[in-house]
Amino acid sequence: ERKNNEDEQTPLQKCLDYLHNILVKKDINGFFAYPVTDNIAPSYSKIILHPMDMSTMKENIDANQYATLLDYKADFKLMCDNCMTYNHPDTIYYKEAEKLLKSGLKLMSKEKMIQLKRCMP
Ligand SMILES: COc1ccc(C(=O)NC2CCC2)cc1-c1cc(C(C)=O)n2cccnc12
Repeated sequence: ERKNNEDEQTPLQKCLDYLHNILVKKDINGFFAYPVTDNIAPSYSKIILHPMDMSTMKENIDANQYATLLDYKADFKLMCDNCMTYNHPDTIYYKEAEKLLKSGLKLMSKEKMIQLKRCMP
């Protein structure tokens, strides 16, 4: 049967989905799963001018908005940095962001990204 082309993922999208699924699992409390709203975080939209969250990153993957692995990594880092800007170091959110960032940067280290690139046609 005719393949519906827009559903087929590019090799890059497949790689990004692989990384994304690992990172989503690390966010056990779901603090990074959806956009932070002003009602759960007072004045959030005034303090954080470029919000980012995992659901938005997934939409970007599916819409093929990331040209490279590094573009995805930049949004991941933005998400963690926003959290460590808005929340004080002694909060659960800041601590989770630190932990998530550390393991995310290991997962998307230079050498790991080179290896991933190798398995992209
Ligand atoms: C999608 O964002 C969230 C979703 C759920 C929760 C949540 O379950 N919070 C409960 C744990 C103590 C209240 C928190 C958040 C949350 C993320 C964040 C971030 C990422 O800064 N945040 C900051 C202040 C207050 N709440 C939050």
